[in-house]
Amino acid sequence: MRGRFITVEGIDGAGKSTHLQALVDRLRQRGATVLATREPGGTPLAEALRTLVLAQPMDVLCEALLVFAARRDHVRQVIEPALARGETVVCDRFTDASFAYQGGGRGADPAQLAALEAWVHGELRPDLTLWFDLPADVAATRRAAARAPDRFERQDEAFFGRVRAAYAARWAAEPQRIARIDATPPPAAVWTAIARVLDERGW
Ligand SMILES: Nc1ncnc2c1ncn2[C@@H]1O[C@H](COP(=O)(O)OP(=O)(O)OP(=O)(O)O)[C@@H](O)[C@H]1O
Ligand SMILES: Cc1cn([C@H]2C[C@H](O)[C@@H](COP(=O)(O)O)O2)c(=O)[nH]c1=O
Repeated sequence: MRGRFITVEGIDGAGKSTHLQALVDRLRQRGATVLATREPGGTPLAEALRTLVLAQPMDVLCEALLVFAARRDHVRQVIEPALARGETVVCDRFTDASFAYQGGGRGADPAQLAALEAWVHGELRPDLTLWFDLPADVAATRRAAARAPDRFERQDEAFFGRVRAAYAARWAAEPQRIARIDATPPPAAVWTAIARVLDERGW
């Protein structure tokens, strides 16, 4: 049987990394073989592209082409084979991030992004996306306390406000696939919300 594809999304600093291991552990405890991976990245080529995208200045079309090139390699080499083996793939970001960051944040044409999506991964879509929703100002405060910023994390609050709005629009369009997790309360409460979403699905 084909495996499940779960993605996690949100603006930088929303708390994805904080909860990823617990998510993987819970799925394993329930019997799943879990492959945890990330985007951009997940293969040697895609990780090399990630380094470029996170560090080098470039225009938005170039950015979109590079994240989708990385995705192509990742889907073919890692994600599709794992799903075909019946494994659960947990991916830190996927194509929703391209619509949110390149589309919402930087103004890329959503029709062009949709064309790249169809070209690069056809019908493949996550079975579940956990969207960690946090206001841009709260995320900025958390990031400032946590680490040195990369090229995206140096963007201003207005940028992250647009990225968040683009995620919200995707959630409104696909509420069955995308579960909104309120990321403002303390981590224990955020985890309770995640566990509830998994419980609802019997995962
Ligand atoms: N619910 C929470 N309440 C307060 N602080 C939190 C919460 N969740 C995470 N943090 C803290 O916020 C910071 C950013 O969290 P984290 O690295 O998990 O975000 P992220 O969404 O993975 O970011 P990125 O996408 O940029 O990697 C960390 O210092 C983390 O400890
Ligand atoms: C998949 C994807 C990612 N991005 C951006 C979003 C983040 O700022 C970085 C990845 O950093 P993280 O700490 O690993 O979350 O890349 C993007 O702009 N477009 C994408 O498709």
